[in-house]
Amino acid sequence: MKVALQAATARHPAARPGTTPALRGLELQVAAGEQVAVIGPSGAGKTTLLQLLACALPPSTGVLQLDGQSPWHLPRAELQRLRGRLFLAPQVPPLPPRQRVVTAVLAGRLPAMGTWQSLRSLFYPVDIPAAFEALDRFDLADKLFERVDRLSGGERQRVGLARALLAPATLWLIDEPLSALDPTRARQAIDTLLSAARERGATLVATLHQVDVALAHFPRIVGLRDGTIAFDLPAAQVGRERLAALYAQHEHELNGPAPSLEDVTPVAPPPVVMHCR
Ligand SMILES: Nc1ncnc2c1ncn2[C@@H]1O[C@H](COP(=O)(O)OP(=O)(O)OP(=O)(O)O)[C@@H](O)[C@H]1O
Repeated sequence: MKVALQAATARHPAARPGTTPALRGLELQVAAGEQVAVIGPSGAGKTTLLQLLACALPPSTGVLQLDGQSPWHLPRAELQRLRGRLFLAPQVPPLPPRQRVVTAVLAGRLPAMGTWQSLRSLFYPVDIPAAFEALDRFDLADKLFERVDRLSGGERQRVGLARALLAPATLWLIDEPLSALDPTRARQAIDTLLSAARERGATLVATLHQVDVALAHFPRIVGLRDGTIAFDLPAAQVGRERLAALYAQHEHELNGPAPSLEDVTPVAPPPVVMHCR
């Protein structure tokens, strides 16, 4: 899917009146099948940009076009159909805790199903081999029948990503896919996402806090700061100076990834010592 933003501004409905919009005057063109990483300090507007592209938030001014259509001018039924071709993976995937992993992964297919078929699939997983294959690519095949609430944070995040492989989408919008993964899993997950998107010809826009991963894996990097595009360049042209300017006053975000949540064994609280007198 082709993406275009022209002079797009976006403001969250709950934003305080008088505050600066989360995104301002954005100009962005992404060709069908392209792979783009969006980087920038916390609060830059990365998640808002994905929400805008996912038609979850309308532009307050300016234009969004997906495959040449303005989604917000389409009749409701057509907008719904278009949304079925978009896959938005939030940073924390909304997985029902008591659901089996197989069902959670197959839910990626729901936009392609009718109401009856979707309801049925919640009780009788219809394509277990496809779920197995998607999970296997994220090294999670052994969790196929596990309950979601028995997974670690990193495993849940990878289940959320495995959904993309089953989604009938041509635009993948992935928000900080690596935030809960250790460095090895992070590289594996990003490789899987990039190659799966390429196999399907899907356009991929991912936000990333790990600048080194973005530069090493994505051909094109968009730097976002204070709701505007600071640069939009091939990865090879993003040098230290640009990164330093992008992350000025946020150097800690540039210099090291957040601590990993992957496979962290919860530390038992210290025993409560009661002193009786
Ligand atoms: N639901 C909301 N209601 C009001 N304002 C919001 C909402 N979500 C985000 N914002 C504001 O929009 C701006 C951009 O936020 P956004 O979440 O897009 O940034 P981000 O670059 O994804 O940050 P992070 O890296 O910390 O996730 C921030 O100023 C934020 O406070």
